[in-house]
Amino acid sequence: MDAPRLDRIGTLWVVGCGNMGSALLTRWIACGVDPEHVVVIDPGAKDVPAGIRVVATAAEAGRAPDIVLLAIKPQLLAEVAPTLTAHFDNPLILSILAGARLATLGSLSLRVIRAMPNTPARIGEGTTVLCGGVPEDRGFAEALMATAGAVHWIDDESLFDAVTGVSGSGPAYVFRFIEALAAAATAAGLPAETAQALALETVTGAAALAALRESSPAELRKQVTSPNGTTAAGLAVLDGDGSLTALLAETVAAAAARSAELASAASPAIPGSSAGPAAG
Ligand SMILES: NC(=O)C1=CN([C@@H]2O[C@H](COP(=O)(O)OP(=O)(O)OC[C@H]3O[C@@H](n4cnc5c(N)ncnc54)[C@H](O)[C@@H]3O)[C@@H](O)[C@H]2O)C=CC1
Ligand SMILES: O=C(O)[C@@H]1CCC=N1
Repeated sequence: MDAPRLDRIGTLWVVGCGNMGSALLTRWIACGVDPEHVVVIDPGAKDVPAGIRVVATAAEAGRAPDIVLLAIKPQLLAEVAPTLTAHFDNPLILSILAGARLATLGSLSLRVIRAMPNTPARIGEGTTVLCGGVPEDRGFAEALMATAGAVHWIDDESLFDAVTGVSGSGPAYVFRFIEALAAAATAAGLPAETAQALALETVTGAAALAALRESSPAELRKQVTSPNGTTAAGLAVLDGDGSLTALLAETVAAAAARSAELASAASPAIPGSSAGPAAG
């Protein structure tokens, strides 16, 4: 089967064009989606690619959408959903809302795919997990998200909270690590500019090396770590009492728990939604 063509997307509504919505839209335009086929619905849109019509409400959008990217905050879903459905004729909904479940989103359309992307999508270096949808829609959703980087499907939606805590939120953990490494470098006496450059270049260089997948991260770590050398001394602190592993496990668990809470907050409010409160 031929790969779905993004220039044949039909009418695309982007509902919420903030950090993540605009990252995806920027990528889609760069990869062949015609700006004339897109309407952004966002009363506060700031970062919209050139040539795209922006309106504040669905009532002003015109032609019914074939595809809808849902990229508002999950807490707004109950308020915004009824303003959208009045104009829908069973479009494909691609929802990136943390927590909002397929059962909840099913009241918007019979065709819903849940996605969890991350912000490196803007440069095509993201990773997205997809779930749900009917077979006829999956190829197109995958083609769209593949413009933003790697794509993975999961069958078990209950894993979405964990996915959100790992790859959805994950870029922030890495940025925080860069900040903390730069602060440590400054504390060790380096000028601020040098500290920031070394921290950033160390993370990007190490990630690029790992991304080649020629050696495992563990093997690459061993290649840096001379017996009884400097790295071993540093790692003994990071790994003392399993502290890094425990810290990250706690970090991901907290983010996943918040995703489950957001599911509970979003689910009862859409008329017709059958989703119950989040488990766990
Ligand atoms: N930021 C991230 O890294 C990721 C975010 N997400 C999800 O993406 C969604 C959006 O997150 P962000 O882009 O970070 O938030 P954001 O706050 O940057 O963007 C939300 C946008 O919604 C707009 N908006 C507010 N009221 C609206 C309305 N009534 N109708 C239409 N648009 C309205 C705002 O003006 C804003 O531009 C959330 O559901 C989040 O869970 C998912 C993966 C990663
Ligand atoms: O912080 C959040 O809730 C969103 C979901 C994943 C990344 N950002």
